[in-house]
Amino acid sequence: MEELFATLAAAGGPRCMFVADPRSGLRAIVALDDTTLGPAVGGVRTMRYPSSDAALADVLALARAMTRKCSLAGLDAGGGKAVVLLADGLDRKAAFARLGQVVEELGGVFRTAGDLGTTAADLAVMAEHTRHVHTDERGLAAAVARGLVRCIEACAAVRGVPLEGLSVAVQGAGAIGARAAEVLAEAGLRIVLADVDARRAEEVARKIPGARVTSADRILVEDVDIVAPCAVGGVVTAEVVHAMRAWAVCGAANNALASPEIAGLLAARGVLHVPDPIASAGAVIDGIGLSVMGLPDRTPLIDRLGETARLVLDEAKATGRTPMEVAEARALARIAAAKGEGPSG
Ligand SMILES: NC(=O)c1ccc[n+]([C@@H]2O[C@H](COP(=O)([O-])OP(=O)(O)OC[C@H]3O[C@@H](n4cnc5c(N)ncnc54)[C@H](O)[C@@H]3O)[C@@H](O)[C@H]2O)c1
Repeated sequence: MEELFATLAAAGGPRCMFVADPRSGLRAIVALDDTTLGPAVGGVRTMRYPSSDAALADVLALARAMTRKCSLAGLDAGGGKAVVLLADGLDRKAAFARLGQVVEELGGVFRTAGDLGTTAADLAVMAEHTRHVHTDERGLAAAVARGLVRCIEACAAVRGVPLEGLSVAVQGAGAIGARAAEVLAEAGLRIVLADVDARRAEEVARKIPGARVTSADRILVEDVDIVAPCAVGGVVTAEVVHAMRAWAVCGAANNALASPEIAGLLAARGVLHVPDPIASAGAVIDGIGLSVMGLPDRTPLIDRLGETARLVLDEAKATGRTPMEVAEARALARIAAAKGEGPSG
């Protein structure tokens, strides 16, 4: 228990709810990172974790990233996240029903949607028990893809090259990766795609003219202009940066960098990096823009992600800080201002 309190204190004081439901086998953690700007929002991740400590570390890091994402996007929302620890014998339907009840009991302070490993069927079950889950996965994926294109446009502008004809390596052919690949192809980019489930990558690539599939272990070091991690986090490691041939990293996977130091390695190699709290924010803008802020049209806020990416890349270049540091400072300045602690960033 002491260790748990120490972990939470080190993470800046998020609040956590641990759920163990013996009937369904559900083991889940809901983390609320910050609610200064509004309700804590973040998707449900369903994953087989090596340990419950690993699940806790993941949910805390993801909730923290959501706080930054919402702040940078100008949303009236803070950061949260839920993880479901996948295990043999889990009664999936009963487990997501229970999770839906828990989210409902939280009374709207936590708003959720899909994320890695959580299916449309899981979300549909949750929605039978809570009003605070967004189930339009296709709409959210389209919103992420739109924001990603704007951010890749910003990379091209900073590099001084036209968008059309650039090549992009998309890692992951799930809900987000598949839609991102389609939309990037429509914007005139050439697509290389990979997924650990090779059949899934082939299936998505078949629908995209000129798209090529490569192996999952080569995708980030392909000879392309841009790499777009759209699968799991922690994939951009020091080894990947050294072997990388792309001049930009801009993807929707949350926490794509394996550690904060990787941002410095990318900068040292001259690789442009759009932090994922900006590049992946389309979904949360779409969901929260409607349900919390009542915005009938969220596209202007999604399109603004491109301007934010450009500002962050320019400021990073001018100051010698990494784009991640610049983004973090901007996100925290808005929260501090809302708390009356300082000028708005
Ligand atoms: N769903 C959303 O609304 C949303 C919004 C913003 C960001 N994201 C982030 O986007 C990423 C993808 O989410 P999703 O909803 O598409 O998940 P998903 O479960 O639908 O798809 C993930 C895909 O990645 C593949 N994959 C896993 N590890 C891989 C690897 N090492 N290399 C290649 N492929 C791999 C899986 O086989 C799967 O096809 C996650 O990091 C998620 O946090 C999701």
